[in-house]
Amino acid sequence: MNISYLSLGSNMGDRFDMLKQAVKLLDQHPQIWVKSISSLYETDPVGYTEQEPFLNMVVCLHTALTAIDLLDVCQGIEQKLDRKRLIRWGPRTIDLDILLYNQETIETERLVVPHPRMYERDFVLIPLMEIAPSLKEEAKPLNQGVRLWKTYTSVEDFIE
Ligand SMILES: Nc1ncnc2c1ncn2[C@@H]1O[C@H](COP(=O)(O)OP(=O)(O)OP(=O)(O)O)[C@@H](O)[C@H]1O
Ligand SMILES: Nc1nc2c(c(=O)[nH]1)N=C(CO)CN2
Repeated sequence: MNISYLSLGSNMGDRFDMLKQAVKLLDQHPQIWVKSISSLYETDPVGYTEQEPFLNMVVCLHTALTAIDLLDVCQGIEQKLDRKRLIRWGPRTIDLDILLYNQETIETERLVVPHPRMYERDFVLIPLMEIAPSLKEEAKPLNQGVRLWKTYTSVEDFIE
């Protein structure tokens, strides 16, 4: 089985519901099992700063899918939840990024793993360290404004 970590973020519409729907859709996929979720964090926008704060989280999943097939599933969920690409790094109902896929390095036109900007983003590193403590050595948080928003005891508790 393959192990992957995804970053999820939302700053448009009902942010909480967007994250919940996205995790539900992942878990309902016949070849994806969401194993653990981080807390939810409210985070200051990084990159393009003239926008509302995000809610961010990280999930760990097991999957029988290849990394590129997992990307297709993530992009399908973005479409289903009405994601529009208007401004680079701009507001979005939902964003799903593949951070890690096993310990593989992938560099194709459509997919780069580990995610090339993950180590520059506290909205990724802080939730990731919560559920993958072994990555602590590599992660150096940068004080970008990440506030704990809500913690769940289990995946089921979150998506009920
Ligand atoms: N690890 C990855 N996870 C998700 N998308 C990726 C990854 N590597 C490359 N991509 C490609 O990046 C493209 C743009 O993705 P997206 O619009 O979500 O970027 P973004 O979230 O605005 O910015 P960033 O890539 O900095 O997070 C996608 O079409 C996808 O093919
Ligand atoms: N706080 C925060 N800032 C961002 C985010 C995000 O999810 N959270 N996503 C971006 C593009 O992936 C750009 N900037």
